[in-house]
Amino acid sequence: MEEEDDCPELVPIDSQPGLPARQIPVTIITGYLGAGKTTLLNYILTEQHNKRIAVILNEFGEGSALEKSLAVSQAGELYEEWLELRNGCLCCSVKDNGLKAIENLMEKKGKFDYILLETTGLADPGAVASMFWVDAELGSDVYLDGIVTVIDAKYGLQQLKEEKAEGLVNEASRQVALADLAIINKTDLVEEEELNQVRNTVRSINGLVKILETQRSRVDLCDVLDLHSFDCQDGAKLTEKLQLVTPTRPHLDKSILTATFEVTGDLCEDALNTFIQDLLWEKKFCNKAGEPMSVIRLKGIVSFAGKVHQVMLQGVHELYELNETPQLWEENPHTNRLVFIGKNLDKNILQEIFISTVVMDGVKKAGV
Ligand SMILES: Nc1nc2c(ncn2[C@@H]2O[C@H](COP(=O)(O)OP(=O)(O)OP(=O)(O)O)[C@@H](O)[C@H]2O)c(=O)[nH]1
Ligand SMILES: [Zn+2]
Repeated sequence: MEEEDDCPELVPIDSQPGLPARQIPVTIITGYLGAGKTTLLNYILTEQHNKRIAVILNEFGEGSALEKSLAVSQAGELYEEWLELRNGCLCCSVKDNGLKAIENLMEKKGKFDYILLETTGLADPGAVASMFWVDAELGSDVYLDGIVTVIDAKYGLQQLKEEKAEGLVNEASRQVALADLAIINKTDLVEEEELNQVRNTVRSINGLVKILETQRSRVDLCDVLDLHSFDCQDGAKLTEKLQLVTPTRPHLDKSILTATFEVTGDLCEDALNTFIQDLLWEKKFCNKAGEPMSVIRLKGIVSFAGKVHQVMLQGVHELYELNETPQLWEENPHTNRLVFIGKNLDKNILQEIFISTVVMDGVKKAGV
């Protein structure tokens, strides 16, 4: 560990010989303009914790300047690292350079225990999330722990219901769709009735998200940090959570909703890959009105023929991953549980295609 004058109480994190260097969790904090993201960051930084937290303020996705800075504050000091954005494709350049910048910083300033990344109000957290998620596999120093969105109790409803041209999803809804935790902040400014409406709307978009209500973004740190929302530790929790999900009804015709289904039987791995790729990449599946289904977030626990462990499915936008978990199948027959959050989703159509193309012959029986 490097010497740092201003951080005397650091917990050494690389000092255990023989153990691989620990990966550093990244929590992405999203939320509409003025919802309380910075208030949340400041609150986390001042709460008691033994972590050395680096805060990154993300300017990605704004304007077309060729260079963007990445501001990192740590122990009260602000560092800046420049990102070079090579061509027009912002998310590709962000993917390469954002991580590189973080790695450079850690080389210069010593390792962090935790990274909080505040995105700007209008940013699509999907691009930022994928940069940490994909690279985690490539032996990166950091991994995506969770996506938190802060919602303004007073203006949130209006922001979630805003209609965009050409049926585009508004930013606030997109942020809720991707979130693992939704913090409805500024509850001091609304009556119970208004708060109910915000809560119900958030729930109608994302049937899985954990919802907290706060003033001044005051949260229990263990509700925000170390969520492990994208790795196998989530697998066991997911099975429980999925059983509690109530299918949601859209608050607007075109809005995002959560569709879930359970199907028993073992799956063919290749067929599942094709199903997911047709859904995420080819946008081959349409609802009854002929509009293509569009998935923003995807999760599931599935059973592959011949595998004794549960396999976890995770997807963000066009990226997805299938990972075998340590969890053995206990129930028999095995129940595959899937959750889709997105637009134009028709649960029945999805389930029918899934059963007819992915479930192995002989056990094609739909569950609940
Ligand atoms: N009444 C009330 N005001 C709050 C609460 N939390 C934060 N605020 C205020 O709301 C304003 C915006 O808070 P920020 O934390 O800066 O919000 P932000 O999401 O970081 O804003 P941007 O970075 O501009 O998108 C500030 O003036 C805060 O003091 C709350 O619970 N109640
Ligand atoms: Zn802010």
